[in-house]
Amino acid sequence: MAKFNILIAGNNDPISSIGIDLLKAEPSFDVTVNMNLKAEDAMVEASREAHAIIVRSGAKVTAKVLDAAKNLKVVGRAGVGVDNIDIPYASKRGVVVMNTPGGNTVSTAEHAFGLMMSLSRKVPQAHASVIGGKWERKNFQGAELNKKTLAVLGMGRIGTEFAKRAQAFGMTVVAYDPYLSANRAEMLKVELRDNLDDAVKDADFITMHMPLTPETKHMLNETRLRLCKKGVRVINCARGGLVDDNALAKLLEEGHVGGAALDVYEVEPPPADYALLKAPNVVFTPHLGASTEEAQESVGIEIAEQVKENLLHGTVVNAVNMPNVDPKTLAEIGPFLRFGEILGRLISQIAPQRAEFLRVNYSGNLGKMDTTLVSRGVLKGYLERPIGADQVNLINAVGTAENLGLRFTESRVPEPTEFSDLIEVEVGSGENKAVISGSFFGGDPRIVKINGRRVEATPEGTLLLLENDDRPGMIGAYGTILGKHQVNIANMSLSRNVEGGTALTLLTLDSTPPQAVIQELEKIPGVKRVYCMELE
Ligand SMILES: NC(=O)c1ccc[n+]([C@@H]2O[C@H](COP(=O)([O-])OP(=O)(O)OC[C@H]3O[C@@H](n4cnc5c(N)ncnc54)[C@H](O)[C@@H]3O)[C@@H](O)[C@H]2O)c1
Ligand SMILES: O=C(O)[C@H](O)COP(=O)(O)O
Repeated sequence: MAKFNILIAGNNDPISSIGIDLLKAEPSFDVTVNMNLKAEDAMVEASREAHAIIVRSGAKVTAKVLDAAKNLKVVGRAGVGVDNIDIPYASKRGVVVMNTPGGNTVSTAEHAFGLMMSLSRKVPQAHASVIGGKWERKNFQGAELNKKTLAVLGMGRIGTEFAKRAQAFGMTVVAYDPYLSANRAEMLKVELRDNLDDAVKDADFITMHMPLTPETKHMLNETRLRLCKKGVRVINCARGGLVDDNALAKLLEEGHVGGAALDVYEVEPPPADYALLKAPNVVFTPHLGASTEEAQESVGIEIAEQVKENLLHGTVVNAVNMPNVDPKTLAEIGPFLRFGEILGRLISQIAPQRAEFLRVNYSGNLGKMDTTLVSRGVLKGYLERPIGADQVNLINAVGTAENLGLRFTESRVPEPTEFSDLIEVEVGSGENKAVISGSFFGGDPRIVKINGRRVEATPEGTLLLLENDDRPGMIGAYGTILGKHQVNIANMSLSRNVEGGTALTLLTLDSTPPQAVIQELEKIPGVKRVYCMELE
């Protein structure tokens, strides 16, 4: 039985023991837990034998780690943010990266809401004062949330939960999220603003709930903070870097920003001389949004299940770098996926050089299915020869094609052609292209057309495609040469445009003829082209 090594890696940020136990119960898994992996070198050493690595936000899965972990198949993130994992490099290496969206939503929304309440009523400062033996009631006058305006930036899972709680507290909620539909905003009873400046300028409180991307970095910078009402309070429980921490510290000192509550920082942990640590009216927590028993149990179990199913059955759930494939879909598309790869491999051997496009067109039953992965299979099969079979996989195939300038598209129509299922692959540039079509006869794959000509061949062995003048004696000439070299013909399919025109002969061979035999075939008078196509 194949053994899989699973590394639960952390930097003092443990994963739920229920999740770990679930993995340990699987006889084919060898589970190692190491929570002292702050340094990259330590992470590299710990990862060498791993087939799967599971992390929270503390341990970093860098390119160096991904390179060292030669057996790695999957990285699981017990949580939402995947900014501690080098996703582009993982994709390049063919490693699936999965997270567990949703498992910590309520905990994080509650924490962010708690921070807003602590901020508005100065709870931490008042607490410290009482602990210090003081009774300074007049210093800690706060503000009600009732009737205040809240701007929620990022109305995804956590932003939505936050907004619901704010509405229950009598706040008016405006939202900014370029991906939120007007219908959804109406359903959530929030005022949707198209423009970020419009969303923040009248707000008494601003809360951030989106990922850190080049687009969202320093979304709240000095200019935008100055645009806000004097006394505005800012809550960030999403990602450090969404707010420019230095600008925030400056405006807090000036009193333009009335307060800030932060769970996340541009640098974590913030160094002792971090300007914000000395700013007035701030509430800090050390990235605790998801740190509840409930959230940890939920994301710990979810990621353990996802990684287990991936290693054992190839199931892909909540992947951030490839389409999801649940067991039902996998069972459904499995045969098409394998056939797609074969069609890709075949067409790579007859397509024009320096192709500019690869199109996969589905019709009939296949046109009704989610064939995203099948198309990736076609692309993988096509790229394997030029790129190297161990370099290209279902995860990096699209990126690899883009790098080569190969335009990859797919189309689907539910109406059947003369076949109930058809996959058609076209590769070329301009009008110069090759086309191979495949179908299924009683569940078995068949190549049914080549360059628009009807043929019929089972995709097995070696295929020899010959284009010749349609005239007597051609088949005999092929058979004689192949027979002389002990190459057995298993199957033959003939097709011609018109009598005496051009004919296509597709032979299935039991062995691959040497190059010298191909050259001999090419020399037969009337032969225009010979392609020897290997399936493996
Ligand atoms: N502090 C913590 O411990 C903690 C815990 C969980 C999640 N998080 C972080 O909170 C954030 C939100 O998590 P989620 O589960 O709600 O994610 P989500 O994907 O459900 O929501 C993110 C939302 O941000 C929106 N968005 C994307 N780009 C935007 C832009 N330029 N402007 C405005 N909105 C934009 C998206 O449309 C989406 O609706 C993530 O960054 C996650 O890592 C932090
Ligand atoms: O993105 C997340 O899920 C949060 O930042 C929580 O991270 P943690 O699980 O490492 O606390």
